[in-house]
Amino acid sequence: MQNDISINHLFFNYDGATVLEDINLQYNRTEFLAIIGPNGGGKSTLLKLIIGLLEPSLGEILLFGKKPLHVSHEIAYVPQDTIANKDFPIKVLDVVLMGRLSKSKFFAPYSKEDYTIAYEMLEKVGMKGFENQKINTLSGGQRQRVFIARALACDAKIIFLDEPTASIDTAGQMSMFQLLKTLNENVGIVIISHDINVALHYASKVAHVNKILYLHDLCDTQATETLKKTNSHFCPIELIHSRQCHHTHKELLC
Ligand SMILES: Nc1ncnc2c1ncn2[C@@H]1O[C@H](COP(=O)(O)OP(=O)(O)OP(=O)(O)O)[C@@H](O)[C@H]1O
Repeated sequence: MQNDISINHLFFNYDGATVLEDINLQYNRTEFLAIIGPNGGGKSTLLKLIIGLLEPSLGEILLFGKKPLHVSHEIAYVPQDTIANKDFPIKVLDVVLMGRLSKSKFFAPYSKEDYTIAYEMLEKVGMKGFENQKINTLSGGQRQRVFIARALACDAKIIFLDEPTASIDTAGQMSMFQLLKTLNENVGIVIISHDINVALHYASKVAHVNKILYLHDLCDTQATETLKKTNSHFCPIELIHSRQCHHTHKELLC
């Protein structure tokens, strides 16, 4: 069976500085994947590569068996909670309707179906009743829910979220992760998170992305265990948890 995301021997560098080295990862949309790791470890870079904003320096990334840019209409990206212009007077419903733009004819008015879907998605993310509220009057967590509704409205097969709980309090974080877990029954969820505990609790798969290491010749169990104990990382991406396995275990992907 073809994986929805297939990353094979991926290398990436910015101006000659290697950021990701020999990354391998297979993902299916039934999974809730959390990408974790230290600051500067390469998480955002990896996400940008997967969604086609960056090109691999070496190796390949396939989304639904194709180059990411060729299937960009089948995925959605929810950035961190940042509003470029907080005074921009756009209503919640209009934000969600934007998710329907690719489905509508250019400059054509939204259809009845577009409105029905937008209302439905707002209900799904727990934001029913906020349709006419200005986006800049919502809390960070509420805004993220609206952006998730927009992602759902465009019929994405996988939603990628960059730190969806960055500006949300602890209770809000739990409820956001629970929402994502529920949505994962119908759509793939890939998030970047800094909170390993929450990620481990809600995600079905956790990949740890770290800075580059040059230890490929140490591919034996003893060396791996030693590196784990010293809190170093043996390879740049490590699948450290998969709920689909019968036993929680650590499995290296390199
Ligand atoms: N546009 C860029 N040009 C050059 N170097 C970059 C660029 N973007 C990121 N980097 C570098 O690439 C490395 C990985 O950055 P990246 O943003 O992917 O890390 P991250 O794991 O997402 O970090 P954080 O948790 O702090 O957001 C860092 O060393 C960073 O300085």
